[in-house]
Amino acid sequence: MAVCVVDHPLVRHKLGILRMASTATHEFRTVANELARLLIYEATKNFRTEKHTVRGWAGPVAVEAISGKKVTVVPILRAGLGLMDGVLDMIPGAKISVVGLYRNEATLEPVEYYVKLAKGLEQRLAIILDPMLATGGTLSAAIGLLKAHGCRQICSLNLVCAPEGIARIEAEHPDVAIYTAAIDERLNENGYIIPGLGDAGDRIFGTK
Ligand SMILES: O=P(O)(O)OC[C@H]1O[C@H](OP(=O)(O)OP(=O)(O)O)[C@H](O)[C@@H]1O
Ligand SMILES: O=c1cc[nH]c(=O)[nH]1
Ligand SMILES: [Mg+2]
Repeated sequence: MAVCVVDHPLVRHKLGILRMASTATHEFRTVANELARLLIYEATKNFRTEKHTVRGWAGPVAVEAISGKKVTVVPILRAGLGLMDGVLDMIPGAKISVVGLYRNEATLEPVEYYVKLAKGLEQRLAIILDPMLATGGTLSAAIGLLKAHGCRQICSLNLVCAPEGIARIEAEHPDVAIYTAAIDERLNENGYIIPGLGDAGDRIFGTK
């Protein structure tokens, strides 16, 4: 499985802002979307382009256009919505597939509560969005759901990952690439990433 830690000064700087406990909701939202733009830039690096000629201001000019890539972005409710606008800024034509999963606080198991997927998943690259990959239970469940609906190309954008979550996805879904800003130290006894960001959903939605 490919895990890509997007190592760039802008990524490290913006992640530092999210890590600060004093960062307020509106700034957290803004910076999370900025990071999503930087991660999607890397995640789309291997998209193929086709050359063609257009009429430019000084006559015909050779240009390139992305060739026939069908994409669905898959925000995992709630926190994944906090990355969606940034990704759609870069891929405005993407269809949106919404997956509602929350993690049971006692068992840490994912609980599904809403699913609405784009049509034609067999032909689409699915880009899953969730700021946090902790135990990996939620991401594994989302990938399993997409595969059960015929999706064969899947990657995941996660701002922060725990080594435990990466190991789980590696074992259960080795075909899925992960693009992240950081792999942190560990999970604590409540399944939160250390140092992490805290509860990303609460920080994005202001529900702390
Ligand atoms: O890797 P895991 O151990 O499964 O944990 C990660 C999940 O937990 C958080 O969601 P949460 O359950 O807090 O839901 P929310 O987005 O509604 O806050 C986070 O956004 C992930 O979806
Ligand atoms: O650290 C964590 C783990 C799961 N969910 C979060 O929002 N943060
Ligand atoms: Mg949450």
